[in-house]
Amino acid sequence: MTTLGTPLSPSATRVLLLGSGELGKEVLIALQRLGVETIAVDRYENAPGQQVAHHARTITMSDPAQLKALIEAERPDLVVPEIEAIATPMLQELEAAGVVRVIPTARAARLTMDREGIRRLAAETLGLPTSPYKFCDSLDELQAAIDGGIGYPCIVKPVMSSSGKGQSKIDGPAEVKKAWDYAMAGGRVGPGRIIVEGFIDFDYEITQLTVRATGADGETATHFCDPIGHIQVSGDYVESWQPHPMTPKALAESRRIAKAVTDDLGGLGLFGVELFVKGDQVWFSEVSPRPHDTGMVTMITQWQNEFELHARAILGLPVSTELRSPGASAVIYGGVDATGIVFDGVDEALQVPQTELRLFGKPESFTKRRMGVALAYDADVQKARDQAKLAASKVKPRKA
Ligand SMILES: Nc1ncnc2c1ncn2[C@@H]1O[C@H](COP(=O)(O)OP(=O)(O)OP(=O)(O)O)[C@@H](O)[C@H]1O
Ligand SMILES: NCC(=O)N[C@@H]1O[C@H](COP(=O)([O-])[O-])[C@@H](O)[C@H]1O
Ligand SMILES: [Mg+2]
Repeated sequence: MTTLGTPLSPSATRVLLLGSGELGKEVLIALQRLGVETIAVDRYENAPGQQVAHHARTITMSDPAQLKALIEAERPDLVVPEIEAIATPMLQELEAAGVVRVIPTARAARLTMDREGIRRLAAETLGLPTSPYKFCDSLDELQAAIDGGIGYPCIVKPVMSSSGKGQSKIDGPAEVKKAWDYAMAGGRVGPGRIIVEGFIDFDYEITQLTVRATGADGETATHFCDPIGHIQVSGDYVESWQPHPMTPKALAESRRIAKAVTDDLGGLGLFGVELFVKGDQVWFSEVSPRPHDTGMVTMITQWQNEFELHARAILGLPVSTELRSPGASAVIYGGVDATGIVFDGVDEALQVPQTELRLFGKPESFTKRRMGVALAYDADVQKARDQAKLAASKVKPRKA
């Protein structure tokens, strides 16, 4: 049985989010709607989620001492990681000591914190199909890995990075050093280690949102959302839509892979399983044990969006992954480097029929920082994609 309390009272159910960007903001809103008391943590002040939570805390989340001090001071019922770059060994320690419950589990947060833990689990332990790969600590090792079998083209990524930061494609020997240097400059935290992956020439890629939630019988059951198609530019998502049509075989294989990975990671919550598809063949790419950026489309396509699904699942509540309407999302980048920017054309964007907008409220804009997203629904997914892109293009961020 799930019992929820009253926020800001001794009976409160308290949830602490580690990371409070655009994805965390929506999880926090979903939790607020259930009367959960929320604590939004991020590395900088006035992060999007901090603007809607009961409490805001700013710390270096990759610093184990700061993380421990915060969790011991707050004593939340649940700790919900929202980004990768967290001192996850400390989360494991605190979970093992019974201080806190980590979503979905501290082990899952640790394994997915860098590309090595999750890739080795998927490919070597679970035997799932992935691109060929090697981990390297120097330019020489990278060259040797490519010459030793990875070949060209290939993709280099810092082991600890997300949203495509530090990622580049190598088409031939002349580009190896540039890719290494770019990865060294782009890693979020941590050592100079990279993964080099053979390039998969896929037909399309999807995110299979997968929810582990408690059923009426008290058992954990797995639920699948309709597949989300997306387009990535320089490793960062720019457009997504749902549902993406798939052959029955490719869909079944996607769900087999998603179930195998999420069963192993365990716990409760929503996962974004990233897959490459060519014909009926499916490769596992990576998984977020939390809502996924491409899944923002569910804010307009599902009765319960991915953030509500996560909030419900972690609280032990029932979920439904039912589609409400096909739809699409298109990203709005900052386009400028400035603080406190303004957005022109919001009215024109919303004049595009069947659209909605989310502006995240990030205090500082960078040219390639995601500042908002346009959403559109239509029975015809292609029409929804066009409308979402049109609405996004009408929003013009600029210096104030
Ligand atoms: N081996 C590969 N072959 C072909 N394309 C790839 C490969 N690896 C990555 N990509 C492309 O780059 C995109 C980003 O890669 P990946 O998901 O590993 O990066 P990321 O930084 O973790 O991104 P995010 O945090 O947004 O999920 C993929 O969605 C895909 O489009
Ligand atoms: N692909 C992962 C992803 O989209 N994560 C989302 O981006 C935020 C960081 O944004 P920022 O880099 O603009 O601060 C994170 O907090 C999360 O919401
Ligand atoms: Mg990814």
